[in-house]
Amino acid sequence: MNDLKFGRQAISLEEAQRRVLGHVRLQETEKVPLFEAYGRRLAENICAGSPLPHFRRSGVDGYAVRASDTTGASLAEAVCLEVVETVPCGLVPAKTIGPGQAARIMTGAAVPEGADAVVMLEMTNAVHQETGLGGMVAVHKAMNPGDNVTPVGEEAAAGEQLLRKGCIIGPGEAAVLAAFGHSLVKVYKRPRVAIFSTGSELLPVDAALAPGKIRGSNGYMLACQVQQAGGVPLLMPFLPDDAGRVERELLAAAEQADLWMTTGGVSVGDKDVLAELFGRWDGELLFNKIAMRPGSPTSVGLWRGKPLFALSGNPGACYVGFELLVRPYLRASQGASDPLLSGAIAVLDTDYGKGSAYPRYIRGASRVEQGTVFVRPAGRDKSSIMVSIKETDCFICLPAGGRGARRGELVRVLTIGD
Ligand SMILES: Nc1nc2c(c(=O)[nH]1)N[C@H]1C(S)=C(S)[C@@H](COP(=O)(O)OP(=O)(O)OC[C@H]3O[C@@H](n4cnc5c(N)ncnc54)[C@H](O)[C@@H]3O)O[C@H]1N2
Ligand code: MOO
Ligand SMILES: [Mg+2]
Repeated sequence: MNDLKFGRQAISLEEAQRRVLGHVRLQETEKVPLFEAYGRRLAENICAGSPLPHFRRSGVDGYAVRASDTTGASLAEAVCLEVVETVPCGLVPAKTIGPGQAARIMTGAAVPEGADAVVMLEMTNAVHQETGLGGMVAVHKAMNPGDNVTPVGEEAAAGEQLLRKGCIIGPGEAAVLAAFGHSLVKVYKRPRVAIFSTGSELLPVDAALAPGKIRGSNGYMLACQVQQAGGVPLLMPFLPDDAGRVERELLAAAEQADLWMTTGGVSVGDKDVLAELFGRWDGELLFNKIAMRPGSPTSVGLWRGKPLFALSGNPGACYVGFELLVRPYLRASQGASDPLLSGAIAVLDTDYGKGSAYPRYIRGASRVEQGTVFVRPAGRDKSSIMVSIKETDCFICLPAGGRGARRGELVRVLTIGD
């Protein structure tokens, strides 16, 4: 009844995500030094500028030989070859290996022309002679062509695409970028997110508790979530339950932020100021109710070309609202091709007795035992409960209706974090 009175039409989470992702504004790009690129999202595809490796490389310390010269060699029987030079790493071999010849070579050095295998040092004996240039080596192993030689392009052919636009730069990506000479990396600018906590009951962290008041915790929680998602949190001063003031402060922050996020004031209370603002603003409301628990009053709109995510004040609902809607938006705005949380199947580790008219996203804690993922609620699952968020690493998704789920049932889970 209330929902009709307040003009609220619940849509599915999938539809809400589709609407949010349909309005993503891709971030501008910037170039950053490779050393500072960790955790950023790449803004261009990276292809191999040359084959990797770009020269035939020895995989061991030993002797570069012609495999055909070593036929019949064994621990008991040696083949003696003339050593014509030594090839350390970083230098180019000067000689071509002819029949009956070998070159001393180090791991990672360029294999000389003519040689097609490298014998490990342990399978040889250097024979020092009074005469001759490099002496002789006794080889105790019969080699096949290609043994211990890394061919040109074994890891990557020239032109091969190695990194995709939108990927997160981690250790492996940084190594690829370094190997192909990208000292400056083109990445998406971090989205700046203005975080407003609304509620006249909110006290700053350093204030003493007072009757009816609480210390605002959502802003700090959201600031961490924004950073995890690659964004820059702008923690704005708390706002009182005054819709006019909220409107003014949001607009005043528009210049410095790529999107707004608010917490609190989205339900149907007398002082639910975001709901009031949506009733009289000049923005476009994408939705103001989602068929999900918690976070059903989560609302999203577009205002002056920017999205405004109005999350619930209840900490559990606020957390879920960020993960299911804001994180995908932030990922997509930094070029992610697959921005939604990834799903998996897990075994429920305990009975969960609460059915719901809406699909439920329960804060879950998972563990792996003998290759199977088990999951259980991270704590009591009330949207007002905050202390269980710290144990949460996934959401347990239960469909609408029914009586919850039983221990041992397979359930769908969504993994949190990038
Ligand atoms: N008559 C109805 N009442 C409620 C409904 C409804 O449909 N009809 N929905 C309930 C649901 S579901 C939720 S969720 C909450 C949503 O509330 P709001 O988003 O309007 O949030 P507030 O009313 O401002 O606060 C709720 C709760 O959270 C605390 N809070 C707020 N901000 C913070 C903060 N920054 N840090 C920590 N805690 C915060 C606040 O003190 C309240 O206790 O509405 C239900 N009611
Ligand atoms: O939907 Mo509210 O977020 O359940 O408590
Ligand atoms: Mg409220």
